[in-house]
Amino acid sequence: MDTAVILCAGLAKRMQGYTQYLPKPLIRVAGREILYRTIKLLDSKGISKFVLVVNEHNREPIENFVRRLGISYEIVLNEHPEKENGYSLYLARNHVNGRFVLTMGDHLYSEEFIEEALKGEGLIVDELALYTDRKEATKVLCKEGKIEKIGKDLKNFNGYDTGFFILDESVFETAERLVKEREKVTLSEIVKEAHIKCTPVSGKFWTDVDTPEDIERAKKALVRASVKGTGDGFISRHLNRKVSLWFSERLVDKLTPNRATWLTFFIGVFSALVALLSPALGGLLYQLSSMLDGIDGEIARASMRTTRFGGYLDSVLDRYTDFLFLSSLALWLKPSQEFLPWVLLAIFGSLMVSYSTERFRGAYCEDAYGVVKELRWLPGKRDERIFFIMLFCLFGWIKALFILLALVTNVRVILTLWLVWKHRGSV
Ligand SMILES: O=P(O)(O)O[C@H]1[C@@H](O)[C@@H](OP(=O)(O)O[C@@H]2[C@@H](O)[C@H](O)[C@@H](O)[C@H](O)[C@@H]2O)[C@H](O)[C@@H](O)[C@@H]1O
Ligand SMILES: Nc1ccn([C@@H]2O[C@H](COP(=O)(O)O)[C@@H](O)[C@H]2O)c(=O)n1
Ligand SMILES: [Mg+2]
Repeated sequence: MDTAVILCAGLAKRMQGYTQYLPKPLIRVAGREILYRTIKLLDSKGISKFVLVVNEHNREPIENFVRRLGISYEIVLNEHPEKENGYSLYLARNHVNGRFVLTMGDHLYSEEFIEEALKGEGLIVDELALYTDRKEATKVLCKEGKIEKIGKDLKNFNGYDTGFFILDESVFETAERLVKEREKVTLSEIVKEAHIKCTPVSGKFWTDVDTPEDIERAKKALVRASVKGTGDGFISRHLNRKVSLWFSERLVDKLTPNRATWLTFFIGVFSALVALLSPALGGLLYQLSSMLDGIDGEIARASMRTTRFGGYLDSVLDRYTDFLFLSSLALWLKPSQEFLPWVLLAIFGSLMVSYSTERFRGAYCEDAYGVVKELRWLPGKRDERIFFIMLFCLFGWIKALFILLALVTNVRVILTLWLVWKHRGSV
């Protein structure tokens, strides 16, 4: 299966204020156009040809947009969008061979949803519809794996129409018959009459974007789903991400990931300068910079703008922030010669925690936390270090802080070495 048909000929009557300038498939949600997300995700799963059914009003902007994506596409003009979306499917009949994906130009899907859906047959049905307006969604009654009933007003139903189908060209026989018989033909009528199968894919992110409220809800869901899978420490998981996500929801359409990285770096540098005069105040700012350091990755993942350079920049700048802050604390402390080794070990150890896990990626081309799962439970990740640095600064326990940091970070690195050695056969 290498072709996807995307229906974009709808008139978007309920998107007042938006579509007078922009066709609904080109509306940006969490930093990316709806159509971009669908095409890029399907492209990444092996779909190599896209058939876009458009209307005369949105044909030009959509074709100009898709042309820039560097994909193989065909445009099918629907001159009668008032004939409903079943007619749009019918018009695609000469553009597909064999099995094909059918989806809607105003629906958003997560990668996990698409991965599961592509394994299915017929209409992909969600029994939960956690992320969409269930009142507005099209309901489906499936019986013995086939569509028994489908419609917005069903009272007795066991799933929701996700707008995602895996079909074959036999569906066009039913489409052609209904188009000849009726003035208007909906997709629901075609799939019901064609006795299309149902495949359940439940609980994964997908949503229909019909109203401005849908855009806001989808943006929030996409940002919240953008938290990093592995690599976050305890403090990040239970405190910092709550703060960074609040900002990311509001900044995802306004700030690029790299600008967010530089912004949090400068806040970190500022915290180091303040620590020269007041470790307590500097520690609070350092923790703030740590909490905000999640924004760049969240924006990057939510808007499908992660880059290798961005990840590299984020990590390198974090090292400078950590070095500058601990050096400021040392300058404030004015340690004796005898205490200097603790200071040096604490700074070196903090940098080595990152080096020991990121060098793993360089050596094995794998994420250390994905392969050596025990690493996830070792204390000493950056979010945890910074939180405890803040606490010790607030209490003025600077010498104790350097001793604790020196011990925790270097013991963690030694344990990391041992764990990687233990797993050396499995990478
Ligand atoms: O010392 P570690 O923890 O290994 O340092 C890692 C850290 O710099 C990562 O930065 P990232 O932006 O991905 O992680 C944020 C933390 O820096 C913040 O402290 C935390 O509050 C926030 O939630 C994020 O977890 C780098 O990507 C890694 O390369 C680096 O090893
Ligand atoms: N400018 C950036 C910054 C980060 N990334 C990606 O995010 C990851 C870090 O995630 P956090 O939520 O912990 O900040 C980083 O490894 C990159 O994959 C990016 O692409 N661009
Ligand atoms: Mg970051």
